[in-house]
Amino acid sequence: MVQAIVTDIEGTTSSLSFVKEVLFPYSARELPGFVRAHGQRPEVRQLLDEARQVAGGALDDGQLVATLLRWIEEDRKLGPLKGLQGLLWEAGYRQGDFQGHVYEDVPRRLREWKERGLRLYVYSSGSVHAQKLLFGHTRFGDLTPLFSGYFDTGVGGKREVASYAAIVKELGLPAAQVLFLSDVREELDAAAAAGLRTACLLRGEGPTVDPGPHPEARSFDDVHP
Ligand SMILES: CSCCC(=O)C(=O)COP(=O)(O)O
Ligand SMILES: [Mg+2]
Repeated sequence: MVQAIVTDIEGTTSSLSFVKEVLFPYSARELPGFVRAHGQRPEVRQLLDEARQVAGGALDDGQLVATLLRWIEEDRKLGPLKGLQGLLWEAGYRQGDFQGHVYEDVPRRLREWKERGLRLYVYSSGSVHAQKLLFGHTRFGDLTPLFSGYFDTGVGGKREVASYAAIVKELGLPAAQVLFLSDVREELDAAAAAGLRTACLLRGEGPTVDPGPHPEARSFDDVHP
């Protein structure tokens, strides 16, 4: 019945602590130097201009960097910030400063599901570039060949019903044939409201989540598509 699985990253395939204690601090540390060194590159300039617009003012680069650092601290899921973080993390992955964390059940089950003919997708607030970097640099090797596609906030926010409707439209499948995996109740509620099947990952890290009506899974081993 399920033809495709769409998975969240942080708290679902990967630990909260990897994102909050490795990726976010790395991006905060590297951002000022990166803007000084690469701020004139067209794709960087464009993201900085978009961030300036979101900030709503004519900020100079120093003020803008301070705003971006505050957004990182506040874990704001803003497109231009996520785009810049993807570019910052690229150097970290390539230099081997860190690897993308995935729980051990993740590659095992993703491979099994793909072999069974299921199509696999990612939907994260992190940019598509950042998603590919994370799955491309894990201790289990490059997992990107397992995925048929990636979605970020370009399709809409993860707590908005319309985002899941847009994803299933893009997949060309009835919503009821798509399973969404996440650790965040509001994301699962939005996906269910759009007609997707859901499962709530309870990895035992971070605050306790009330899964509400969504089937619970302690790992991908508990997910039975
Ligand atoms: C793509 S890895 C970095 C994840 C990230 O930046 C983030 O904000 C986590 O968002 P998610 O939607 O995966 O919870
Ligand atoms: Mg999550």
